[in-house]
Amino acid sequence: MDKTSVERELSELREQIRYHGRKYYTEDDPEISDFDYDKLYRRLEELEAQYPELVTEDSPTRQVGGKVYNTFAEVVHEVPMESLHDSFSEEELRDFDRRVREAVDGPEYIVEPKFDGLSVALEYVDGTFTRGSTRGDGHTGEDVTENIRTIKTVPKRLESPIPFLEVRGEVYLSDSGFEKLCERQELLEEKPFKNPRNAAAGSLRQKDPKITAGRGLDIFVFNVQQIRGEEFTCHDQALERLRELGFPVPPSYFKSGDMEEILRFIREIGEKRGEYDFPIDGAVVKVNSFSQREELGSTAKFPRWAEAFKYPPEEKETTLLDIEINVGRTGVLTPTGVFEPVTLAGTTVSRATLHNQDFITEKDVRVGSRVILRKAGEIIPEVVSVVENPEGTEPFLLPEVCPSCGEPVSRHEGEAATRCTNPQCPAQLLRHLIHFAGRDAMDIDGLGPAILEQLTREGLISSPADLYTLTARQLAELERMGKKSAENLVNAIEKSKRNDLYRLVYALGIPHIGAKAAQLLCGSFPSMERVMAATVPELSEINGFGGVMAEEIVDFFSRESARELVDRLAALGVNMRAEEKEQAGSLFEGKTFVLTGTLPTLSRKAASDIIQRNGGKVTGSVSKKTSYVLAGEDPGSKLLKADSLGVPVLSEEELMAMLNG
Ligand SMILES: NC(=O)c1ccc[n+]([C@@H]2O[C@H](COP(=O)([O-])OP(=O)(O)OC[C@H]3O[C@@H](n4cnc5c(N)ncnc54)[C@H](O)[C@@H]3O)[C@@H](O)[C@H]2O)c1
Ligand SMILES: [Zn+2]
Repeated sequence: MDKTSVERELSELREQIRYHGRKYYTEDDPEISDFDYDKLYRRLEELEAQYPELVTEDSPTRQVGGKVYNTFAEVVHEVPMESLHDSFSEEELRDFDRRVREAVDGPEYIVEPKFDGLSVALEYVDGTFTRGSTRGDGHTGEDVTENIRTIKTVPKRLESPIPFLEVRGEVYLSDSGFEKLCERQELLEEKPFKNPRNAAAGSLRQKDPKITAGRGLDIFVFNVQQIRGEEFTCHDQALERLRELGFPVPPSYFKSGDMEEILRFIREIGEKRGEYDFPIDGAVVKVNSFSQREELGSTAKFPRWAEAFKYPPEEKETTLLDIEINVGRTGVLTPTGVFEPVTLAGTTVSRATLHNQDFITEKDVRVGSRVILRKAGEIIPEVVSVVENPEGTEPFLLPEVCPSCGEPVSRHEGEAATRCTNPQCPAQLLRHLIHFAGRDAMDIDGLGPAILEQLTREGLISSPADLYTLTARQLAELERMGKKSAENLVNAIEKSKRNDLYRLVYALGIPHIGAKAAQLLCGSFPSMERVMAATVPELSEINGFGGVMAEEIVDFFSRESARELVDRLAALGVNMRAEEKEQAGSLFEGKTFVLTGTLPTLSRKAASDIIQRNGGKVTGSVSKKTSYVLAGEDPGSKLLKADSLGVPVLSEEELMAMLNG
């Protein structure tokens, strides 16, 4: 390679790595897997080793982590929070051992699991927790004291009032905690975290510690950064003291002076990692003796006395036995492959998502396919490729009806997902209910996810309409619900019947129709009847409406189930009209009216208001530009003028007929 192409590759690599680093460290929202990130990083390291003269000070290989947000106060780390150098093979660990042996005599190592979470420092003064911070760029982190305080396993007072102690640890979310969080995020239609690490980092770095408190975070503490009043000579001694003081230390670690034995421990941790309830992305080998650590020192980014080992992703061939279709709470049909079980990255794998029809078609996944499955540490198992499609297998297509409710499913252009949009689909009931009762929708005070979950579990409701049949006595029987709050809830439900129409339209959960769109819709079509009767061309005329939105509305109301739901809601007394003041529409947009005479029921003011609310203008004199003359009894000369100019004349009745379509 010539020098300029090396320089080009270097700068491209650095840019890519910086971009993904920002997504990962600062935004907690990575786009690529750690495995792919590590490949880029490795390539950069290799090139820089080959061309040391091209290494720049700001290269990602010389910097730790990411920049900190200014959401939190800054904490300057007195002892830098370094990163770890990664090894990807046993050979590299043997190299590490050789380097260590060149510098110190007879090193002893400790090996621990490498927890996959967010690195933090905790400070204690006289045995009391005073401050917690993130790693940030290693020198400056974020002050997350209050958030860390919410983690139950972080000791707030130590067993002994040590004058000063700073420890380092990893805040993580257990696999089971991660699953719970994912479920809740799906229900609340929040953007889901991609893996437990990002979930832990995103949860810890919340502005509001109350949110952090609800996420079930946990911690492992694995290092003493600074201590005054006590002294240790080696790492395992420090770990044991930390345990005595009340810190959760790594549940298992091994000690040996023999790298081959250390490698055996690492393999063992790798084989067992599927059994742990905490996420790990490798193992860490550390020199035990603190004086030897000091002799070895650090590079710009890593200590020379420690090395991380990353388990490689594992791949195996297996057979796809079946494809199951699940309807998620958002109505999306997800195909899941069921495989002949194989052991991958320490866990038995028998299922993996097949994502959507495009994925299946592109790879030509069929029931009976021989496929390659892969699993890396933080990655959920995935189908890498199809090796062979034996004779007799057939291309797979997602069903045309929803497996939960039997209604036809739909798929929109440009969208990967196939969905069921039936508002009464049982699979989606809970999510529909949460959406229906939500603040921007029917805004039913006190009817949150927890109560709705109980109501569906007890079988008390099977449709949003059933909410309006609930009695205070039924509600009072729910867990944690007193008589008084049951009454309040019934009143809140009752009150929601009088909501403006747009709330109900939004509450129905029509795809692509948010609260704002529902408002626009009901401004132009101020009754449920008119909304339901509107055609695609009519709907497309609404300002701010795209063709997709118009189609979704027509598609939605063409369903028997949707019409039935609306009928039931109407029969139960739920308001089906837009409030007068909200009626502002576009029916008379660009039209000019002139009023004359006395109208049978409306005052002139009321008639002008109606015209204006529907986008029309009212002027005083008739001209060629006048669109209509609205005439009552005893009209004046304006009527004659209208006649002579050929301007159409309307009665109040005709005007109202126009308004009501
Ligand atoms: N997917 C992406 O886009 C993306 C982007 C950037 C980084 N990453 C991933 O982040 C990692 C690199 O990040 P890094 O430089 O922050 O280092 P790192 O996270 O790999 O290693 C250092 C960290 O390990 C933690 N750790 C866990 N258990 C430990 C133990 N027992 N002893 C000591 N330390 C322990 C420490 O807190 C320390 O901060 C790589 O795994 C990389 O794949 C991924
Ligand atoms: Zn369905």
